[in-house]
Amino acid sequence: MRIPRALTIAGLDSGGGAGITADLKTFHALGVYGMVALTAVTAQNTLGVRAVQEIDPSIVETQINAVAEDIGVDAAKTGMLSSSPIMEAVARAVKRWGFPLVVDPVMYAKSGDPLIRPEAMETLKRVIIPIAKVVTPNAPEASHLAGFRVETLDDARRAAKVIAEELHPEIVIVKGGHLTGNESIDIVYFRDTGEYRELRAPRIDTKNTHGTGCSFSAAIAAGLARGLSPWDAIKLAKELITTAIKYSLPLGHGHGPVNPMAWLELRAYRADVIDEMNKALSMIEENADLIGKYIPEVQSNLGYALPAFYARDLNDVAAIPGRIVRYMGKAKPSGPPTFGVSSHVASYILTAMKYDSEVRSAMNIKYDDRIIEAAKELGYVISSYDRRQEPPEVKAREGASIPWGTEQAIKSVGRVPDIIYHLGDWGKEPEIVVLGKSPVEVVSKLLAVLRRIDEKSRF
Ligand SMILES: Cc1ncc(COP(=O)(O)OP(=O)(O)O)c(N)n1
Ligand SMILES: Cc1nc(C(=O)O)sc1CCOP(=O)(O)O
Repeated sequence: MRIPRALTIAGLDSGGGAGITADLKTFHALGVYGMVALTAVTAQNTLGVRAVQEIDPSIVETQINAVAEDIGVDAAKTGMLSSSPIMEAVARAVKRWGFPLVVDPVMYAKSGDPLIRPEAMETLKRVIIPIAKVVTPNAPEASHLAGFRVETLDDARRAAKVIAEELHPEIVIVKGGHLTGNESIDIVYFRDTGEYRELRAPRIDTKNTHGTGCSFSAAIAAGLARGLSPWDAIKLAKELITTAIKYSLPLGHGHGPVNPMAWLELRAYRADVIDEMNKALSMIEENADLIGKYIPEVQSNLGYALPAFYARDLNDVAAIPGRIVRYMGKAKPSGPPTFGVSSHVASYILTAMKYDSEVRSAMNIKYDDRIIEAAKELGYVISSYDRRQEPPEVKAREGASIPWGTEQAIKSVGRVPDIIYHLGDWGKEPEIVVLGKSPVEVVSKLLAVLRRIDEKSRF
């Protein structure tokens, strides 16, 4: 088995959002073993850079040689290279080992503080960019490298070609993050063929973009280390960075960090949610006769949301496609748990999570007075709302009824209850919704109530 290995040759951001920490998170999120040649220590946070201590160029070079000689480097990236001697040391080591290099031509931190000495600008152009397989300037960096202001997509196209032809990297990506428009469009230019390609993603409205350039270039290096073609590595990096920005972290008082670990965490949490749903479905199947009696006309669903930070909309709630139906008197899930297939139950969950982020699961069942009575006897917190009281403006808004009703029920008991019910309205069947922290907890609560009803009916 080959373990892909990538090296970041970059600075430390004490705030953890950019530099080597962003790079290592990105490498590991993409399944690549990460190594470091540190070029500078910055005393930095989300507001700015307070101090910089450069690392001795010979130590930078020795770090690269040490890891390349022993562990091996499949691809590398550079970030903050602040002086000409550091750049020359890096170029010597890169040429010695011959691994593919992604260059993020870091010039300023997001805060506007400079991260490169003015005298080193020329060395960046003359010594570092020519040995790059891929160079990833943002619009201000592209302006410096191309020698004219980059403000539009047309400017970005022209700049990419000029940088490729004059400074000789194989591929130039002029990133669209600093441009305007409701899409973030990156221009990719291939020097050998003269071909242009574009990468598009919806622009995400957030100020928490510290470390974007670092994570993007690290992701390209990780893709190359994994053996992807440059174009596939670039596409992967665009997907990763879009996710990292979407789930960026509101930390500090300035530009909070992007979140490359979201790439990994989302996958892990999705798998956890499906596992927990399957455990609860087994409980339903083991008690299919009992639960079957309480499946309503509209049928039931059981939902479970991702943890609160990741639960943004209905697509972040897993439920049963085709619902849990009554078949020959028994409760039967129609399919495997899947994200984005519930609107009704998922809407209860997402609303409840606004009040208590731990309550991530719910199941709807048929209304029955005996359920409410047994739940009271078991000490459950029960609340209700009256669908007939729903304001016309709420009724008129698609998808607003359940959030409205759930909020009414929560507010009337001052917390998210175990059970919410309503007695119906014109064309709306009465229903009971059981809520809990996990689907196993929800089904356990439901079974406790149904067993109590059963016991009582025998005496
Ligand atoms: C140590 C260090 N390296 C690089 C940067 C640049 O990161 P950032 O400010 O997020 O800018 P973008 O590269 O994302 O445009 C830094 N601040 N610190
Ligand atoms: C109880 C209930 N009411 C519905 C309505 O449309 O009013 S659908 C429904 C069953 C569950 O739906 P889902 O699969 O969207 O969670």
